[in-house]
Amino acid sequence: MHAPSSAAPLHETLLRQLRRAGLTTEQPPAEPEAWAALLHGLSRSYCEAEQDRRLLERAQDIASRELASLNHALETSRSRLASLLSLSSDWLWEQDEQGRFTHVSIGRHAATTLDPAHLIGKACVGEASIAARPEALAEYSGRCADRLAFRCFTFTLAAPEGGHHHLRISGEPVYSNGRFLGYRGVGSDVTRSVEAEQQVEQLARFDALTGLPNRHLFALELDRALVRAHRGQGGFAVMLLDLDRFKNINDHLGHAAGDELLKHTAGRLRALLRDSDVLARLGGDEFVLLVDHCADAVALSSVATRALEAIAQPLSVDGLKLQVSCSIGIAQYPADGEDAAALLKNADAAMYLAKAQGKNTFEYYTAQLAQRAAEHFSLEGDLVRAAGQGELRLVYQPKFRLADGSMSGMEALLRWQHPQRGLLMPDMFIGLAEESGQIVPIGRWVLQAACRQIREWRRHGIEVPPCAINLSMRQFAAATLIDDVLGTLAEHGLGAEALELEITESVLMHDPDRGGRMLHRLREAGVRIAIDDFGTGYSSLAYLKRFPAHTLKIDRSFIRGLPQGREDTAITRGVIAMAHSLDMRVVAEGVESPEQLALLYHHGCDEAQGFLLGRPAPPGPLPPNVAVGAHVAAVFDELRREHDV
Ligand SMILES: Nc1nc2c(ncn2[C@@H]2O[C@H](COP(=O)(O)O[C@H]3[C@@H](O)[C@H](n4cnc5c(=O)[nH]c(N)nc54)O[C@@H]3COP(=O)(O)O)[C@@H](O)[C@H]2O)c(=O)[nH]1
Repeated sequence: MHAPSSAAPLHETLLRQLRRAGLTTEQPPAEPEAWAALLHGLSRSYCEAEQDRRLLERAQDIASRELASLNHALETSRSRLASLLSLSSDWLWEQDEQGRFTHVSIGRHAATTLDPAHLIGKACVGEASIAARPEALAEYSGRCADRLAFRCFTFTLAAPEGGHHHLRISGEPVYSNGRFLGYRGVGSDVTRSVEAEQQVEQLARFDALTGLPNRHLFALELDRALVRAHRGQGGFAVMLLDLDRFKNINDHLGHAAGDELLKHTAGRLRALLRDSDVLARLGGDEFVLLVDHCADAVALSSVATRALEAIAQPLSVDGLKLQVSCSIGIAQYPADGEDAAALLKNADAAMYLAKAQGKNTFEYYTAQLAQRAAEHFSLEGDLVRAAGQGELRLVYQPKFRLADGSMSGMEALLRWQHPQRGLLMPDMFIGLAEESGQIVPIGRWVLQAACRQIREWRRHGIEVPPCAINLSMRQFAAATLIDDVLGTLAEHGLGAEALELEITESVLMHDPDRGGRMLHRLREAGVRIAIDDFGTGYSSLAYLKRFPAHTLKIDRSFIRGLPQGREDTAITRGVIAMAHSLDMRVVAEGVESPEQLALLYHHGCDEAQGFLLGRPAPPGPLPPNVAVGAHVAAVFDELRREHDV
């Protein structure tokens, strides 16, 4: 009997039963009992096989149901993950055992423009396009080396298209069968919040307008310099710089122009610095410079001089040419203060004195200077009461026609008879009055006093020529100027021709459009106008055409150089020719010598004013020309003799 190959298991079962019964396939059982035993054995085997099969089927059934449930759970979890990721603003990532990103999937709602491909293959350490703060990088590297989880590691990825992404990741190590495979975790693009943080930090430490360190950061730098100096690593100095008359520029040209000027100033000062110096803006128009490793006054003076020169360079703001200056106060460590507060206070005192010295200069702090600074403050306080206490006076200086030596006009000049300090000249207090705003009531007092005096002379039957008064920047800017002038003239029964207003070229040039408009209105009202200190304010013929003045006064700094100074002579001649071409009369200020007068006469100057012809004097019962008559007549006689007039 041969069993078919497909029935091999059955055959095995049959063979096993035959063997148990002591039979073979060649020798089947002869007796019916043997057959019955064989069949019984076979049946039992089949039953057992059937049981096994059923057990197996059940096991398979259970296994496949478990598998299906596991599959279902896996699918649910996978789709939950996918849906969470798609809703998420974060991303998932994986790194290999070298720390290189192998997988980055970004949530649909992640606020990023990051292309995940830019990260793939890159490790956070040792990659040129990835940077992080050294402490953060050290901590991340340390935890990765120890196979520890890490949280919120922030790094910056340079994007190939330019710009940066600030990325923050948290991760934990992944193992399989005890083998380290790398890291896996979540991440997010924190560019916006990092940039906002940086901006806040920038604003907290730097001045938004100029980009310079602010007061807070400067204080930290000053503390560091003090620590270094305490350790014996060299002295340093603090220089406080304040722009002169910045308020006027702001008031008259507007804040945008003021801001522009501050930016220029910052740029110019920055260009002077060494790496070890610190320049900061303390606020307004106040800058401070920490000059490190510099105990030498010669070197400090050179820095201060260069700063003055840099600031004094003309600049163009809004199409206007401006020239500004600054005043500088210097305090040195440790001589002038051993802590930050003392150094800043003393530099401030020195700066205040530089202003009082006429501005555009620098001063070192000394104990005497501190005393003078205090005096300056008290002077400012006294000035408020000066007009009310009857301490102000006017003196009058005559002007003469060169053609015939007759008096053409006079100028009222202010003096302050201070109860303790004696007679003070305008240079001592006009700047203060301008800065504090006191110049407006003081200017009204001058107008009243001059008109009262002209009326007084006229009451005595003396016909006086026009009397000039000086207008400062704030007075010229006052909306009430024309009403004030015309009202005061009317109050004293005077016509507009009785007065002349002297307005400096630089006041007009601060806002040439407004300057031109105001001069037109004043001229229409019949008031005479002189442009004072001409030549110092950078105006050109083009500007001059817009200023309809009657008279141009050549600044005395040019007259001082006559007759030897070739440049001053050329400028004086040019100004005379230019003014005449515009039908203006020319007055030379500050004429002190017959030689100057002769040269002016020779070049066709119309009038002269100066100590040679008459000093400013208090008003007497007679006007100034009568008082100085004999002396002036002699000067002009001499002039005529020399020039065969
Ligand atoms: N806003 C106002 N400003 C005023 C007023 N009064 C004066 N001032 C301004 O002060 C400046 C200085 O005035 P002062 O010290 O009086 O000097 C005047 C003359 O004394 C001086 N001068 C005249 N001749 C000579 C001279 O031959 N040599 C010489 N060294 N100085 C001389 O010049 C000043 C007059 O100049 P100016 O006004 O430019 O004609 C003065 O410049 C005014 O700006 C006031 O009331 N309000």
